[in-house]
Amino acid sequence: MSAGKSKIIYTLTDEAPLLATCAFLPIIRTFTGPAGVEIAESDISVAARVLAEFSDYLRDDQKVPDNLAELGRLTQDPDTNIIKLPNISASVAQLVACVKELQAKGYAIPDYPENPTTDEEKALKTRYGKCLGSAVNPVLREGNSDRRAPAAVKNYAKKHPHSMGEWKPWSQTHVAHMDHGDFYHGEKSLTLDKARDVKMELVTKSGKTIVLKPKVALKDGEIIDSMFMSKKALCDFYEKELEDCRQAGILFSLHVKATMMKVSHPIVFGHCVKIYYKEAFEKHGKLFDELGINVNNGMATLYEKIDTLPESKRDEIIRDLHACQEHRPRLAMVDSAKGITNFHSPNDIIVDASMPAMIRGGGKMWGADGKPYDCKAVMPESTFARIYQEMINFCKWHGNFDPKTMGTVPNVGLMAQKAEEYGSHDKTFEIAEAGIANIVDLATGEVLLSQNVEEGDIWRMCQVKDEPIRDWVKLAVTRARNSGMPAVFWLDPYRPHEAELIKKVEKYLKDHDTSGLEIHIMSQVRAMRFTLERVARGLDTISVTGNILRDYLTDLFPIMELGTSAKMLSIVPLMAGGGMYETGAGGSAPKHVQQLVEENHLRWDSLGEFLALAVSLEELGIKTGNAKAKLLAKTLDEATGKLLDENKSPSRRTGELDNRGSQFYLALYWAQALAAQSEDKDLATKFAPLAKSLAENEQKIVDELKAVQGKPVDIGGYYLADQAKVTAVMRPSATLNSLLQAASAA
Ligand SMILES: NC(=O)C1=CN([C@@H]2O[C@H](COP(=O)(O)OP(=O)(O)OC[C@H]3O[C@@H](n4cnc5c(N)ncnc54)[C@H](OP(=O)(O)O)[C@@H]3O)[C@@H](O)[C@H]2O)C=CC1
Ligand SMILES: O=C(O)CCC(=O)C(=O)O
Ligand SMILES: [Mg+2]
Repeated sequence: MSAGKSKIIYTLTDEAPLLATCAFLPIIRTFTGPAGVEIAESDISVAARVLAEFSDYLRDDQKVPDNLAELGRLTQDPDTNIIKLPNISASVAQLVACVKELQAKGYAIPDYPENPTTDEEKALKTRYGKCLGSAVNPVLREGNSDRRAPAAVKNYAKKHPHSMGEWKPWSQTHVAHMDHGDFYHGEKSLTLDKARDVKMELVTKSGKTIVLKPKVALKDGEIIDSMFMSKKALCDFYEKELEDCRQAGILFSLHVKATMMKVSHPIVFGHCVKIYYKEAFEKHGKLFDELGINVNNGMATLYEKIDTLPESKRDEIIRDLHACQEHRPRLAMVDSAKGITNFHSPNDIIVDASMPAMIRGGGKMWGADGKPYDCKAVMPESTFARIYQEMINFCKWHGNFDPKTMGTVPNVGLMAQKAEEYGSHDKTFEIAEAGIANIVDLATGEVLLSQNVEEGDIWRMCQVKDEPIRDWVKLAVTRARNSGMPAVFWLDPYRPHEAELIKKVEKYLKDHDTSGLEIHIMSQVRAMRFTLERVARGLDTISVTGNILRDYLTDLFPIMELGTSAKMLSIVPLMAGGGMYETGAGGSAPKHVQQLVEENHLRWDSLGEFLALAVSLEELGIKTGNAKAKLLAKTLDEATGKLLDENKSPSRRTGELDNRGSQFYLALYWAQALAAQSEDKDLATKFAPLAKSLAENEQKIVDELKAVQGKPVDIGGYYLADQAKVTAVMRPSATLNSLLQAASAA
């Protein structure tokens, strides 16, 4: 594939967004065709990525191109225009399930070797590792992030406020984080004085030198950090918090981001599970090892593997696990009906979405009895956990936020070129033996940063390049100027990494005209309080943050303001000049697929996709001088505004308008907006018949879309669904299909 001036590359991903896209693409093409805009599909689903990685195992007719690598290259082309939908960042369990499904479909790919022993198995595991966790976004995000709620969306939320749980001052809900021994406390950071190649090595107490990462090429001006989490401090922390939680009688919940932090957070998660079930792990630890159980992947794997044991042994283990629960706090549930706890899988509770959902619900999570309870939300790393406690403090004092009146908090996030922690997984290590962990200049042998580490500690190096920082500061100033809002850099001078960033921010701000702008630099907790004081007064404030807070805040504020982050406009101006338009700020909503398969109702909201498509078309129109594309963008925005006004978003309830119905209304309003405009007679004439026929058949189409609901459907797979079956399910209205086809053919 190549970038083309009049081409939009549309990603095909997984789960709910993929289903929605199957219905939406024929609509898009009906509209973009007459403007000469090509829509090219690029499949970057987990299944496609696995097949591309294991091409050498496949028959020629089964081989697929490595689309992700290709898109990665295209991010460097100024003509590139990509619409990127949310995709699965796979856990080990998801990857294994995907491999099994592909094998069952006749793809002779190898098994995922969970516990590799031979060199061959180790090599396979490394290859599969490329498809694990957040493997897509860091490749495509070659620009910084601009996420905001467009005015129409914000106004809709004010007019139609979603429900909010009530916060009481006496709520026991709180955040627990470490106060020593975590990544924050021992961090060291420096700005490179020149380009250098470095290695990461461990000099053990027994005198061995183990090279963990042979070479990292660093650029001049780059900021690097060395930080570690002490296993001992982490385990002591869990013991203390578990006991505190038991005494308080509230639910225990653990919130990690095992997708993005795919090396460190599964380990952090695993320690918690092992401490909760300490006695059982002490008693059966050897057997668990023999069975290849790794609870870093969740208790689900343990239950699966002990199933192979004789019944008496299995029952003994289960009894011992239950005995541990007797003197531990109750766990927050992911699905109380199915008995799935917070420890089932590290990816079931993903902090960016899970903490806002809890705060929006008045500080409650679900207990095993299906009732809501106060909870202790455990996020071991104190660096960012503190923002949530600050918001909770505010809610306890102020009461819950009011979506009718609250201000908005857009975000400008430092993200480009794998910035900060989110780019560190290839430089993150679990320490095998106590010693000194050094970052060493390869040419001179000079030790740039060093840390004393113990066995089991997690040590990592993070990087952020200078050019992305300059671009981020520029984007922040531009957004502040265009919006008239104050902009706050959430930077903590007590944290070495952020102290280095502050120096650069202060310097690069001078490159811009900031007269009349209100720009602050505040530590996270102060920035949160400052922002919330304004939010409560209906005032808007841009948060300008690093990569992790970009992720956290772009779910947190939208979920309070709009009820979901799916309605966010999410733009990534690529540094090479192209554009990537993400659809919403949330994920791929696995629960929505479950509802579709069981009841043929898809509650997924494609609003983020409508917003992204409009900016993508607008940008293409500006760059290529294509007035028709610009008009498509303008009329699409009008249609989206009308969709909100007319309340035609998908409902959660089966039998009511769902994603497919909402897309129909978008097509109707878009055709009407094009027919009504007078800027381009050609397009008006072209779309008038469609506007008329869709309007005339509105009831018939809505009835056809409703009639199919309420019964299970078969989409022929999960990771690699059957295209024909998905199309049949997602396009069930013969009337709508034929009208779109007639319009495309005209
Ligand atoms: N940009 C990306 O590629 C991202 C990918 N992910 C991946 O997505 C998967 C799921 O992650 P998870 O943490 O559960 O977060 P999700 O954002 O997928 O889901 C959380 C909840 O948010 C609501 N939601 C999100 N998007 C929509 C939408 N468009 N329409 C309606 N409701 C929506 C749903 O609520 P309800 O169930 O109440 O309807 C959903 O269950 C993981 O594999 C994760 O790695 C996560 C974040 C970003
Ligand atoms: O890539 C991922 O796994 C998640 C991305 C994400 O949550 C975000 O960017 O908001
Ligand atoms: Mg996120």
